[in-house]
Amino acid sequence: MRLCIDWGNSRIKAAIFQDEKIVKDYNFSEDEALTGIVGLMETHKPKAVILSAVANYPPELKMLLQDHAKLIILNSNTSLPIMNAYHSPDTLGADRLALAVAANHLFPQYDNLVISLGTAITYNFLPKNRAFRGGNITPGMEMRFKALHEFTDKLPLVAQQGDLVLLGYDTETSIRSGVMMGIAAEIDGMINFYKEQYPTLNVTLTGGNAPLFADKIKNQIAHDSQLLLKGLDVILRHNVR
Ligand SMILES: Nc1ncnc2c1ncn2[C@@H]1O[C@H](COP(=O)(O)OP(=O)(O)O)[C@@H](O)[C@H]1O
Ligand SMILES: CC(C)(COP(=O)(O)O)[C@@H](O)C(=O)NCCC(=O)O
Repeated sequence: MRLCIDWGNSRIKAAIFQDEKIVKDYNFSEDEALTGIVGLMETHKPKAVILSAVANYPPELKMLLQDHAKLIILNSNTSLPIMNAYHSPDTLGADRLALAVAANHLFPQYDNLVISLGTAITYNFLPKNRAFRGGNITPGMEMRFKALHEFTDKLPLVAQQGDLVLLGYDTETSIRSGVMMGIAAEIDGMINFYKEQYPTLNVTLTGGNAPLFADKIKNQIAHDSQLLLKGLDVILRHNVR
């Protein structure tokens, strides 16, 4: 049994892997995560654990994990099955590397673009020569709704749920459409920019908000909600043989 943990800025995701397959997955809020991980360590007793964190985690987490298993904390020094050509490897989000590893593992014959729709939206490009190049970082869906509310005097905080039409007919539907249709158009536009240079690009959509957008994208894409956790397991197996 192996445990992979993705400590994101909004949610903490974890999965137990056995024989290269996810046997159980978890999705915690920050408040639930430590207790949740204690519980799953006791239940599954993984021999090896990998942690990718782009947000601060409780210091006791590291102790808890390394006391019971071989622990890899993913960073720029971790041995990977891909190369890293990012100019600032020390400031690169570990989650972005794990996504690139997963895409290359699943689709090694392609230039891969992974689009992650989480707290932020990231575009992560790995050509088939396996040297991670970087991509783009832009505000995520909730951040866009919150920004319109917080940086204006009059705009309300609009929820994603509700009537979604291209032509907003009041303040609420105009904001929802601007944010949601805007993200969908942005994703297609970015894919098209990349495809001008890499015509056989393989695109995978992931992240907590991907289900909201997968059917709104005109380009052909794969949707894999577990891509990051799969990438972490590939890295863990690469390091613990
Ligand atoms: N079980 C869930 N509980 C709460 N939010 C969820 C859940 N599943 C998906 N989401 C959505 O996913 C978003 C977080 O996406 P995620 O990729 O986990 O972000 P991050 O990696 O930045 O923490 C939340 O903002 C929320 O809209
Ligand atoms: C861009 C991110 C905030 C995305 O995090 P997420 O939305 O998945 O929580 C994270 O990958 C990060 O902190 N990156 C550091 C900057 C960089 O990758 O260059």
